[in-house]
Amino acid sequence: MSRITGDSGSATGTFRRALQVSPGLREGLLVVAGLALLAAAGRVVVPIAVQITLDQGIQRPGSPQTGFVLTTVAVCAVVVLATAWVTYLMNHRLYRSTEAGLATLRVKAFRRVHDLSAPALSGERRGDLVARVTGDVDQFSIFLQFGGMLLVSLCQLVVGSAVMFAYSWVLTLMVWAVFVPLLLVSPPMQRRLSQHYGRVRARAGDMLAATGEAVVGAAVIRAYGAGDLIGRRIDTAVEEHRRAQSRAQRLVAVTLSSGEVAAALAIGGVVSLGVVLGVHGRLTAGELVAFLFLVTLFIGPAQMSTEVLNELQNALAGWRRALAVVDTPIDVADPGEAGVDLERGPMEVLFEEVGYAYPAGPPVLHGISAHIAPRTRVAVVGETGSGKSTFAKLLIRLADPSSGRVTVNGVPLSEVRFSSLRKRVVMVPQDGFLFDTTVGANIRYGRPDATDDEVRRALATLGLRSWLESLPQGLGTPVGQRGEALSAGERQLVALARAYLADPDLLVLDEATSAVDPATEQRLQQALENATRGRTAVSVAHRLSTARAADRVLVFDKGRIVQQGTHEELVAREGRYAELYAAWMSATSSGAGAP
Ligand SMILES: Nc1ncnc2c1ncn2[C@@H]1O[C@H](COP(=O)(O)OP(=O)(O)OP(=O)(O)O)[C@@H](O)[C@H]1O
Repeated sequence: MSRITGDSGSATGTFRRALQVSPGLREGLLVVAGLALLAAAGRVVVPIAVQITLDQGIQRPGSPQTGFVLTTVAVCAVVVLATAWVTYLMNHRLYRSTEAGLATLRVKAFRRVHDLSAPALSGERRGDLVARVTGDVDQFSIFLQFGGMLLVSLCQLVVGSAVMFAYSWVLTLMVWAVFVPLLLVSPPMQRRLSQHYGRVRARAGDMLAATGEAVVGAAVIRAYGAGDLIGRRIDTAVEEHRRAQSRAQRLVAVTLSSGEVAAALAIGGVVSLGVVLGVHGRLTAGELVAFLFLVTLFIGPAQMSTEVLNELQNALAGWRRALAVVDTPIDVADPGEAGVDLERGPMEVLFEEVGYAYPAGPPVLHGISAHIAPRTRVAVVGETGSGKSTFAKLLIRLADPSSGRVTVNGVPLSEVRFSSLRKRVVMVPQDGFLFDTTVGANIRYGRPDATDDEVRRALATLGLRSWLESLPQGLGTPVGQRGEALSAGERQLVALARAYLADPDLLVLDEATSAVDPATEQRLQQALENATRGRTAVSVAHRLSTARAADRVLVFDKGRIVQQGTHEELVAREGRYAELYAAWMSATSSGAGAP
C-alpha cells in the first residue's frame, strides 16, 4: 500500500513548504521583483511616447516638429533596448536561483527515498518514485519559462492601469469592468484546474511505473508470452493519462477563450467610448491611440496570467508530489550524534521477545527470543514464508521490531549510529544487486578505498582465484545491468566478496533460492565458509549444506522459533527440523542442493 501521496494541499502551503525545503529559492527574489517592475515600467514608455508624438509633434500648430519626433523615437529606442536587457537579467536571476532550489529538492527527495526502510519502500512503486523526483520537479522548471513573464505581466497590470487612469479614468474603469469578472472566476477555476493537474501528475507516475516494470521484466514477459497482458496494462495507463490530460486541457481552453472574449470586449469598448469622449473634447487623438496601446499591454498580461496560472497549477501538482517524498516520516531513523558507535570485535546478538508486522499487514514474527554468541555461525531454516528473511532484516535494522528489542553487544540496535552499524554489520541480500559496472567495481562497494590488489587478495582468501582467472577481463569484466552478464551463482559470489571486503563483525546472508551449477555451488560453499570464519554470521539457509556446516540452527515455523540446536541434535529429535531434513534428503541425492 502506497504511503506517499501529495495530491492535495493549498498553493500557499505548498509554496511555504517548498521555501523551507529549498531556501535557495528565496535568493534574489527582491532583486527579481525590482527588475520586473523596471521591465514593466519600460514597456509603458512606448504608448506614452506615441501620445506625446501625436499630440505635440504632429497635431500642434506648426507641425510636424521633426526634431522633437526624432528625439522621442531615439529615447524610445534606448528604453526598449534597456527594457530587453533588464528582462534578460531578471529571467537569468530567476532561473539561476530556482534551478538551484529545485536541485536541492531533487537531492533531498532522493536522500529521503534512501532513508526509508525496506518495508516502507516495498509499498511504493519504483517508477512512481522516480517520476516524483524527475518529471514532477521538471514541471516547475517548465513553468519557470513563463514565471518571469508572469512577474512582468503582473507589474505591467499595475503600472499600465496607473498610466491609463491618468489618461482617462472612465475608460480605465470600463476596461477593469470587463476584466474583473474574469479575475473573480479565476480562483475557483484555478482550484478545479489544480485538482485536474494533480490527477494528471498521478497518472503520469502510474504510466512510468507500468512502463518501467515492463522494461525491467522484459525477459519474464517474453518467456511467459505475457506481452499482450502487459501491453494492455500499459495501454490502460497511457489512456488514463491521456484522459486526465484532456480533461485538464478542456478547462484550460475555457479559460483561454474567456480571456479572448474579454480582450475583444475591452478593445471594442475603448474605441466606441473613446471616440465619444474625443468628440466631446475630453480625450485627444494621441491619448486615445496611446490608450489602445496600453489596453493591448493590459490584455496580454491578463490573458497570459490565465495561461501561466494554468501552467502554475501543473507545476504545483508536481511540486506537491515531490515534497510529499521529502515529508514522508523516516520510520527507521538514524540516532545520529546521540547514537553509539560499535566497538570493533566479536559481536553478540540478542533478540528479546521480538514481534513484527509489515506496514498495514498482520504480524509475521511472534515472540522471537534468540541468543547468537560471538563468532558463531547460525543457520536460520524454515518453510517459505516462515519469517526468516524478516528476522534477517530486523538483525541489520532494515526495519524496527513492532515489539521487543534487538541488541548487539548489549546496545539496542536502535541506538547504534548508522555510520557504525553499516560498517560493523553487513548483509548479503537474496538478490545480491549488482551495479552496471565491472566485477572489481562492484566488489569495491564493500570498501571504496580498496586497491585492485586488495580486491584480488580478498577473492583469493575466499578461494575464488581460479574463478577470477576464468573471467574474460578479470576484475575489469563488465557485469551488465543488474549483473545480467553473470550467472546467478556468480552474482552471489560477487555479492559475497563485496561483503567480505567490508570486513564486518556480523555477516548476515540471505541465501539465494536459485539453484546453481555444482561447480559454482562448490565455490559458493567454500567462499561462504572462508567469509564467515572467525566472525558472527547468520545465514538464512535454503541449502542443507549451510545448515549442516553451522554451529547452531534456528528453526522457524509460522513466525516463531520452534526449535534450536546443532544440526546433529536437531536431526536426532523429532520435530520441524527432522521433517525439513527428510524433505531435503529426498529432494537431493547429494544432500547439498536446494530443497
Ligand atoms: N515487504 C513485505 N510486505 C508485506 N508482507 C511481507 C513483506 N515481505 C514479507 N512479507 C510477509 O511476511 C511473511 C514472512 O516473510 P519472509 O520473507 O520473512 O519469509 P521467509 O521465511 O524468508 O520466506 P522465503 O524462504 O520464501 O524467503 C510472509 O507471510 C510474507 O508474505
